[in-house]
Amino acid sequence: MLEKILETKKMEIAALELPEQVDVPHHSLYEALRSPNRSIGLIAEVKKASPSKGVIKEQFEPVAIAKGYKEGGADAISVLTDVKYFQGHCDYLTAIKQVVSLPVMRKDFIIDKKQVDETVRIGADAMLLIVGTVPILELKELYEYAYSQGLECLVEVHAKSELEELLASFSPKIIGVNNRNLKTFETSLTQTEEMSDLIPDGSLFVSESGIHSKQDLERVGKVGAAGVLVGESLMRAETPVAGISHLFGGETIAASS
Ligand SMILES: O=C(O)c1ccccc1NCC(=O)[C@H](O)[C@H](O)COP(=O)(O)O
Repeated sequence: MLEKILETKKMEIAALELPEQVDVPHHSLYEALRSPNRSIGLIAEVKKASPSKGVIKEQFEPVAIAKGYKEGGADAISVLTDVKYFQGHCDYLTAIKQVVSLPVMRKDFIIDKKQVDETVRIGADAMLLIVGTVPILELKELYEYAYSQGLECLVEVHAKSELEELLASFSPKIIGVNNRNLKTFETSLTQTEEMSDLIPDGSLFVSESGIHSKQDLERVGKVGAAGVLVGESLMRAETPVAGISHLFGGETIAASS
């Protein structure tokens, strides 16, 4: 699946025309995860569809969903911008940035500097980089280029070998362990548990995918995750607020936030 997605990306990049720069206030993903509203940071994802589940939300209103995430106490928002496989769009991210005062991450398959420029122009605060999509030294260059442009990165791994390869090259400020196997699409929190010991003390650790309950949050929190990235279970909830409340088992927001 990843190969297929990357082939599509290469074609899109060849045809990419950069949009006008939007003027929006910025918020740090790193800082939001360092002082989360609850016991663990929540990056709540705006996700209409996925290759593994097809359409998740028929009545999809990205701005209303993001406003609901803010109301429910999410620390940050992730927006899928891939059109073909996730039915996302860059315009959704810009529209959300214009009205919701939370850090917003672009979740896409970013393999080229031109996409980093696009990510800056659409107003994102952060973007995803995935180990294995480009050679590790190119990933490092994209990471450094992104930070030089004021964009933070969540650097994602799917396997212990990828994490080792990453850390042999550089230590990102935010590392995500994705619990989804991209061949079978199955998710297992064992991924997070097995890789947690390798995450450097200086990096924030985010557990991604397949998180549905308070028990799941506790499981990944126990091995040091500072945050979680949750899409499907929130998108399938009656409302974003209800989804977050269910996820945290009624845990309230800290008084200081
Ligand atoms: O979600 C998929 O089916 C998928 C397939 C192939 C590559 C990536 C995919 N998902 C991207 C993500 O990492 C998730 O959207 C994100 O971590 C949230 O996961 P979930 O809470 O399980 O929706």
